[in-house]
Amino acid sequence: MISIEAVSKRYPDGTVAVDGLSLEIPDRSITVLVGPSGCGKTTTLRMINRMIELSGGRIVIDGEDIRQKPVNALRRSMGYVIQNAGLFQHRTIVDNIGTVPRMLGWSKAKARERSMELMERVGLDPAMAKRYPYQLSGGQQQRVGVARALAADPPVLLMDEPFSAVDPVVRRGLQEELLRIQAELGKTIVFVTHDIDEAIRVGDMIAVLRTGGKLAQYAPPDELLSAPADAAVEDFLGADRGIRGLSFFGTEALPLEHGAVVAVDATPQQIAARAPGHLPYLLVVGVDGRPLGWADAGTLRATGGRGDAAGLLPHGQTFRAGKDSLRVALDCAVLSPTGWAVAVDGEGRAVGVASQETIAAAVREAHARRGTAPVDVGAAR
Ligand SMILES: Nc1ncnc2c1ncn2[C@@H]1O[C@H](COP(=O)(O)OP(=O)(O)OP(=O)(O)O)[C@@H](O)[C@H]1O
Repeated sequence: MISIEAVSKRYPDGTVAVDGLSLEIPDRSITVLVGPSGCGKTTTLRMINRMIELSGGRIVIDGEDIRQKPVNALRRSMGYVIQNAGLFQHRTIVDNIGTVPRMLGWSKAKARERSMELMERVGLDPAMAKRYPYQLSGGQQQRVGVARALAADPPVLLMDEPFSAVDPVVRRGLQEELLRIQAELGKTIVFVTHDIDEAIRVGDMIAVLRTGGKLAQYAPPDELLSAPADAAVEDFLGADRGIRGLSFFGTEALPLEHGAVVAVDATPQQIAARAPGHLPYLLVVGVDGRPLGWADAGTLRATGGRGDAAGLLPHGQTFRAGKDSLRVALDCAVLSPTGWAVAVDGEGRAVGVASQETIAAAVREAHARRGTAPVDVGAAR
């Protein structure tokens, strides 16, 4: 655990970058420092590896004050990733990644072996090993930056706006890659960003800082979205926080209407026996169980299954029951021509449908279960 205890930083010109900041950063998880430009995120991160010295307070890692440790040993226990990767331009990719192992005295062959293993881990084609950084895209260079930081297997990873310089699609890929690597390696990661969506996507815990280096709120992402501490945090979170918060609620408990799913070759009798009478539409599925489209329930009852998909309303996007979030399910329902979302299993077979009303009720129940009933901070202003 990294314990930041009443830490302050005043620069020689009098600027107070960080002011009495206290945070407990849990092991083997991703803690994000987020906040507007100039709020002291980078200063805080760099105080953890002593690239910047504290003016007040202390930082304790696993019970030991960082000032008691030799600075080289401290930095060796921490990988460091920065925006634009900061690679050595005159060194090949394999040599860039092997920088720290070589400094630690590893043989060339062993460092190279480790570099190749890490290239694979961060999703880089080993054929790129002999290239130079300028021969890689920005996203690939960032992957090299992550691999280099992991080379000596440090328990802690400090990441300062690591994905800010790449376009949104590449950025999303890098975020997913980071989460995948983290699930395998379980590092203690401190991640700086000014992008709240990135914070919500990658963070297990999020510290929102405000200008002057003060802590505004420290909470897991779902709690931040459902209960911002004050109006400033709410503004920083931006629009749609209620909808965004649904990403953290699963669909395991969402009640599905199973009887609304009707086989394409069903007889009127089979439909009457199976499909609840109150539904205006029924979902027609093929012999393989995959959805074909929505049919008017009255017509289908009278004529039996369609025999083919002609004349059916499109079934729209589907969600994986129990796997996707309530946000995905709600999105399916909102976009569906019938207002009902189609739930499928792992093989894409329809297992039931859910209305917007059912999903809204599930959202209320999920909030009640977690004790995170949405707070209207506007009312408290
Ligand atoms: N060496 C320095 N001397 C004086 N002031 C500094 C120095 N470095 C940073 N600052 C100031 O300290 C404050 C915090 O800077 P810091 O870089 O930590 O913010 P940040 O939240 O990381 O910002 P950004 O998101 O823009 O990178 C800012 O007001 C900045 O101008």
